[in-house]
Amino acid sequence: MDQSEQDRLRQEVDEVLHGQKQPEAPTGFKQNDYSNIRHVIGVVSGKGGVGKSLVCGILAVNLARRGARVGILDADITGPSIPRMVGLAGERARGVDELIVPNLTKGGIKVMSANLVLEHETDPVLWRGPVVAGAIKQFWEDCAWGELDYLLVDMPPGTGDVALTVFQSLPVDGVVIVSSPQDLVQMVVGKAVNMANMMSVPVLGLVENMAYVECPHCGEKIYPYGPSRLEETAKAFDVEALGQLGINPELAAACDAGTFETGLPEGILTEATDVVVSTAEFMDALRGQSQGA
Ligand SMILES: Nc1ncnc2c1ncn2[C@@H]1O[C@H](COP(=O)(O)OP(=O)(O)OP(=O)(O)O)[C@@H](O)[C@H]1O
Repeated sequence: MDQSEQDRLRQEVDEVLHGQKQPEAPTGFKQNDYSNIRHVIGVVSGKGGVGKSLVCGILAVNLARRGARVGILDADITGPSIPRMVGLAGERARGVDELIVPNLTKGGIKVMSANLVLEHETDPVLWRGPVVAGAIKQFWEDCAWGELDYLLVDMPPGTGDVALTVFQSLPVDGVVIVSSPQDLVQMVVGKAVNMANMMSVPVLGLVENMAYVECPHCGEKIYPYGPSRLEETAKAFDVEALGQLGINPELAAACDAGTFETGLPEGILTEATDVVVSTAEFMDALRGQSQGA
């Protein structure tokens, strides 16, 4: 690199670091002619392993049971857990011409995930950020989703560059944030809220997972991590509290067995599902207005 190139590069870095110039954002992913997706809802968490995929699955099943056409884009490329959960373990996605066709669950939910394109479910995905983001782009642009009322996106965990790219590139109507009781104490959830705010994506609310254990004999709820901080944290970040999930061994077993979709009891995360639906209705009304204007 000669001196003038070095100077130019230094100047560019200076401009970015001093806020005079914003780093270039990735351009939005484009929808293909074989997809008509009305609403994209992201499910995010401040860090991994808090039950983001589980909440994504619950919302998808609840919406499908209400008669909506639902898809799940598993953007958790390096830790995909959706296919096994919904009984698609070992299945492969089909390709037709240049397009990938999502797999269908028994209940009619369309799913696209890295696990449906890897040769073996246990193959590790040793890809760097840009390659992972490229895979997500393919799941959006090269997938024939058909008509969908909701595409739920199981976002990459945390607030790293891949999560950021997805936020910037997909037309996300809103996100549901999932947290563990410890996240609420440590304010990890604040990172997810702030990321959404910085990306101008509405936060639909906060779900606390694994908040309690229910005694199988008397039904009493025991809070092993102390009293819930859900309401307090939601208030602190000015978002809605959308409900709690207890540690539920039957649900975990159903996820492992792939019977989650049929086995999910009614009445779980009803409020969160209601908020997704009302957000979609609100967005429809807004878009209807702007189309008519
Ligand atoms: N409320 C719960 N009760 C019992 N098991 C749970 C509960 N929530 C999550 N689990 C189990 O914990 C494990 C991790 O959950 P999940 O895959 O949903 O987390 P995640 O946040 O998506 O993780 P990552 O983003 O790191 O992939 C799974 O085996 C899941 O079945």
